[in-house]
Amino acid sequence: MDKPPLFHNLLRHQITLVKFVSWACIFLGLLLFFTLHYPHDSITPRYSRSDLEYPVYQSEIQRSARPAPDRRGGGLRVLVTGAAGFVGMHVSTALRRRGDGVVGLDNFNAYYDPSLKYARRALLQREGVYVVEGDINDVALLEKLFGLVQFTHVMHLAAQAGVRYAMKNPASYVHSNIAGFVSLLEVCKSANPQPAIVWASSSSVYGLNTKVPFSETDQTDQPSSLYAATKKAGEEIAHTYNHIYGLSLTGLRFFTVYGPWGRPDMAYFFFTKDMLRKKKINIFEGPNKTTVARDFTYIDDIVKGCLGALDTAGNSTGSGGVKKGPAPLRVFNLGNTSPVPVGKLVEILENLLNVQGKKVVLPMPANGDVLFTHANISLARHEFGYDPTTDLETGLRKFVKWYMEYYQPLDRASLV
Ligand SMILES: O=C(O)[C@H]1O[C@H](OP(=O)(O)OP(=O)(O)OC[C@H]2O[C@@H](n3ccc(=O)[nH]c3=O)[C@H](O)[C@@H]2O)[C@H](O)[C@@H](O)[C@@H]1O
Repeated sequence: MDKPPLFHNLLRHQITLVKFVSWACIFLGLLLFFTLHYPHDSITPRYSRSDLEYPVYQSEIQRSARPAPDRRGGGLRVLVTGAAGFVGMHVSTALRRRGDGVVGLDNFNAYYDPSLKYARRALLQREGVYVVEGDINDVALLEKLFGLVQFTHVMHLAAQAGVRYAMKNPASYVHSNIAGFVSLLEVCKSANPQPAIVWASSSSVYGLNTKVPFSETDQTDQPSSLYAATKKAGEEIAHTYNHIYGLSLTGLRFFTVYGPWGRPDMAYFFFTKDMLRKKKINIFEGPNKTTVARDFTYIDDIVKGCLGALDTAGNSTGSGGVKKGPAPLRVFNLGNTSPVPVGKLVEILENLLNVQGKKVVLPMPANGDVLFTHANISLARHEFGYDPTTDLETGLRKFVKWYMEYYQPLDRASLV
């Protein structure tokens, strides 16, 4: 007997429903699989703390930390904090290119345009350097990283930089340069084996000193900004961790570092931007119309200094939080040894950019800036052959070339 049409319809609907449910299950299953294994989309990867839970990222981090097999002497395994920063990106690249293992850490904060930091990270990614997105105050994250990799060295460059901004946001300096440094040292001191640490201090610790050139043996007890005070505090904190836990610690006093991929908050950078846009620029002068000068130091010279400091750091002696013997505690100036007045910096930029700056000369406000810096670099030269070779004009030419390529569409348009 023939089945009634109603039965056929019901059967057809049921089959369709079963098919639909099956496909939906397959789709959801695949979605779940890819979400668990590849938590971010592959076009704009963003690595973060939670990524460290996924085996796929753990092995990427471990791969990034592994020195090249043909690296002479075995190579270092370096954690670079602030890797998406100006100095951090250049140092990470240089380490990786000579065959060392490098893992980066950066919080990508918005002190200046984070898109520049993400662009630096994209560049690092092409070099084979993995950068974790996270903060140095996040002790659990640091412990996780040290659990994944036995770092031989930490290049600690994460910091709240900038002298003048300290008046606007003092807490950020305490948070990054003091609390953050202590969290990092706490994790380093408990690591087994302990890494050697090289970190960024600053020429600003010389503060109101008047004896030039500045030498590491000079007293540094008159900081003129909160920024400088936090860097000076860092040097004292380094002393403590060296003394109690046997950590090898090297502080590098950087002198106004500039160059391609630089920091937009620094004068040479925003002078370039403002001059191209025909905006006014303020040039500070000292009392009685004295010139203000800086020992501007080119990034490639600084990178050589950082690598030299890492290579000669010497081992930490403790393990698992217990000191076993004395360890190196060092401080070096990394400057250029030839101060240049800010007016001259502007003149060089005018020539390179082929524009006349709208210069406004003002008495230096009470903003934490010092009148001059000038490094004596004989200690770094003696210890690891530090020998800066780039004069300001050569370095700025390279910066301007990069700037015009990086910001080309915007600035070419504004020049018309
Ligand atoms: O060497 C250092 O330790 C420091 O170098 C720079 O600090 P600074 O030398 O003040 O660099 P800029 O902010 O680029 O200023 C350079 C010069 O331009 C002057 N300036 C700045 C801004 C401005 O509008 N006009 C002006 O004449 C400043 O007074 C200073 O003499 C960095 O910003 C700090 O992070 C770093 O630690």
